[in-house]
Amino acid sequence: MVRTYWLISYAYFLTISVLYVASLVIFGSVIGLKYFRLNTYSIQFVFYFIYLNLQIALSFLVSSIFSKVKTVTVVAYIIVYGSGLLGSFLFQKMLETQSFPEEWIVALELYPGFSLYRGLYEFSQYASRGSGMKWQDISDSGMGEVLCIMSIEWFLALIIAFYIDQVFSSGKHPFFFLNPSKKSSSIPSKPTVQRMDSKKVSIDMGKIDVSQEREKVQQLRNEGSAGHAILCDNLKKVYPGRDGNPPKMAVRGLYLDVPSGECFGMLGPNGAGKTSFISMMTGLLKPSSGTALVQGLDICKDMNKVYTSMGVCPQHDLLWETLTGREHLLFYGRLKNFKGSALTHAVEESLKSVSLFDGGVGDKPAGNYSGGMKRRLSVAISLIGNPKVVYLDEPSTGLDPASRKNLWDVIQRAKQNTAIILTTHSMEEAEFLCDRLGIFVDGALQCIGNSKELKSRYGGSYVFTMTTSSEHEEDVERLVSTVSPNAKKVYHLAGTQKFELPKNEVRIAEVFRAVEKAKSNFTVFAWGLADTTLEDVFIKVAKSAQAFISLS
Ligand SMILES: Nc1ncnc2c1ncn2[C@@H]1O[C@H](COP(=O)(O)OP(=O)(O)OP(=O)(O)O)[C@@H](O)[C@H]1O
Repeated sequence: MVRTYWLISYAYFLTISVLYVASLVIFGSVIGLKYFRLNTYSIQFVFYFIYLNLQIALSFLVSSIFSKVKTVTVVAYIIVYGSGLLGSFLFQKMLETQSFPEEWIVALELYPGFSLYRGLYEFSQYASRGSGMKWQDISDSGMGEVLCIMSIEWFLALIIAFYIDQVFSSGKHPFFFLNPSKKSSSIPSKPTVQRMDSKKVSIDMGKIDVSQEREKVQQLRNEGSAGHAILCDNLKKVYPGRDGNPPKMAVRGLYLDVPSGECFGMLGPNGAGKTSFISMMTGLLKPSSGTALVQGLDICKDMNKVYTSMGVCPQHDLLWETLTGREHLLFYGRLKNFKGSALTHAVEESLKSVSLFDGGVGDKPAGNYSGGMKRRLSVAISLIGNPKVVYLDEPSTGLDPASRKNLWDVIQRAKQNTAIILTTHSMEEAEFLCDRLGIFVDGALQCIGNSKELKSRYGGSYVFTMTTSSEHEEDVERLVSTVSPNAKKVYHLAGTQKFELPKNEVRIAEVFRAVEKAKSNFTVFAWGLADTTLEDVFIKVAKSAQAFISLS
């Protein structure tokens, strides 16, 4: 899939560039410029064609260094204009100085900007002499060495770009070409990983559900779990320390089994490591150690095969501003091997499912979409082609309530034959969509189970809230202590008090009776009794994990 993307991009840029240069040559010839008319057209074609290929290959090579289009645009303009200025004020002088050593000229031509300048310079020299450059002039003119240098550089740039893509994007070993059998073995844990493991073990001891998940994964691994949708086996990610900071352990040995048909919700505070986990699963980051199997395929060895059955909705929309929603879906549909009427049908269904069909919205450029529309398109892209595993990183961020509900229905329908891992900060979304949930803090799962299990395990209390005038606050405290002697006050602001009442000592009927009695003694503005919410569980688990981590 990645290879297809690069091939399409390469062909696109080459076609555009060739058309541009061809128009320039045709236009120049039509208006009678000797520069274009006198030099043999086939030499011009070969020269421009090789240079354009070199330029595209170099762009692919340096694209991994830049992450922002604006930065690369500015840098590219500076390089192009800088090379032009240096060429005319410096390089041309050297070419015209007879005593300047030829080897130095060749060395300077290794820089593609100067080899382009040399070729153009030679064309202009031959044109001004009135003869124009012919094939027999190639070796005398310096054009021969320019063509040689550019061809070799084009070839090298392609190989290096391919190597970088294989090592950094596809997670292969840096020396994968030397020993194919070991090309993708996972990297052994670094000392820092080992050191931090002891801490993890101590945290894990109290988490029976997390330990059970680990045992399940280990058992499935021993049995040879080819059929399981997602199986994470001791997956770790450590970011190297920078600027004097110690290494950051973003994911500390995750064990997780997500079968097909399940939506697993990964909850966690900011910086817990959810995105790092998804980035490893989607091949954007290489695990520091451990691995995961997707449909039995190892993400460290077979990521290219994993891509064919995977859908991703990243946290930040990755869309082309100039392509329409339909074109995006056609593109990704083709990558998933959809063709002809099946592709058209899948795209239409997809647009309808995320409400981008009516009114021709799907045929407008994505650059004109609102944030919510872009988000819906990203989710549609992740689901097109019925992938076997889907990762949704905060899919409903920025959506209005109606669109969010619509999106939830789409995700629920997609769940039938798919394993979904979803990260979210919305407890409502997690409860609605997820069959199982895990709360992730500081790179480790703190608990795992369905929302009912988590509530009964971590939320053994009711929440009682009452609002009165300030002078009756003590009366409220007395009322609460009569119905629940071990009640704990958790919140107090301007007459509004909130208490946690242990479930094992509270009878709901008694609470109602006590409140009715209290109402006859003082004015109660508002009151309420609620079961623990998932949000309470989340806050409790996250707080206690963070307290434990800071203590240890
Ligand atoms: N490239 C990086 N280099 C160093 N540290 C990083 C890098 N990327 C992330 N981190 C750190 O790793 C930790 C986990 O980050 P991550 O983005 O995975 O968290 P998250 O749970 O997705 O957060 P959020 O909910 O805010 O998206 C954070 O402490 C973050 O600062």
